[in-house]
Amino acid sequence: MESILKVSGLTGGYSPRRPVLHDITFEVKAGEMIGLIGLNGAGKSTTIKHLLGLMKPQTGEVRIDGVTLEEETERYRSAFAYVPETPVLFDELTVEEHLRLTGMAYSVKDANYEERVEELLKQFQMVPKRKAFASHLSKGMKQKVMIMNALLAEPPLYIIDEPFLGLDPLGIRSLLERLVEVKEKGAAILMSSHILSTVEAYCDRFIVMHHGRIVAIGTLEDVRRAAGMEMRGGSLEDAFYKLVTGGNA
Ligand SMILES: Nc1ncnc2c1ncn2[C@@H]1O[C@H](COP(=O)(O)OP(=O)(O)OP(=O)(O)O)[C@@H](O)[C@H]1O
Repeated sequence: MESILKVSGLTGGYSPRRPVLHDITFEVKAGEMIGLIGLNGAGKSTTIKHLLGLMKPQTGEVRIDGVTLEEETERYRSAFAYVPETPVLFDELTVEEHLRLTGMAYSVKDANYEERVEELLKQFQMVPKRKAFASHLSKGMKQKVMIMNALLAEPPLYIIDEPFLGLDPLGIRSLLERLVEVKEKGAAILMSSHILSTVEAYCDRFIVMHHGRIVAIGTLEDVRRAAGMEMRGGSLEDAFYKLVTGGNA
């Protein structure tokens, strides 16, 4: 499968003298959902900021759709949609207007635009709120607008940061169902979350970060092996716990 996101030897951080990320290397292929997990401060958001182009690598590089941000800015940016942990919306625009804006930004074809908007509004229980201003939405509803925007764009890569916090159980289920759908159609998904049972159930592979380094990467079996527990089975959470505490916390 084709690699949509490729991070190679990425070292970076907020000050040149004290990098937060150390030699991060991983890829996300088309049709693959990868879970990015780690304790508070492990470096997940800093990694994501590098992917978004908000931070520049000190060494190493990030390629999306085969190009770096410097090589082809437009292509790089339009190849992904980002769903942040905290929704960022325009207070004075309605739900529908946000979707229309995304439709224009990502050149969603007019013929299927209306149909897809209707479907998304239904899937995320937002039909009654279609004309509501963003400032009048609940936190979870704002999160749903961000998610609908990303899904409407249908990019090759989804970068999703801790999406479950504000969502109700129906919203979580709708999101996971849609992610499985887009993945099956060939999208690549990188999702950071602390909800390890959901990450385990839905992701194909996992990246475990600790103190700015990748300490395990691969399937559940690979992560278990890295934690030294391959013979005994165990959940992602068991392996994670061993990896980040040595089993001693
Ligand atoms: N704006 C900043 N300036 C300086 N240091 C920062 C900044 N943001 C984060 N850091 C530091 O970078 C390290 C990694 O933080 P990061 O936000 O990437 O962690 P995280 O894995 O996303 O954690 P969480 O699960 O809490 O969101 C931490 O040591 C943190 O203190």
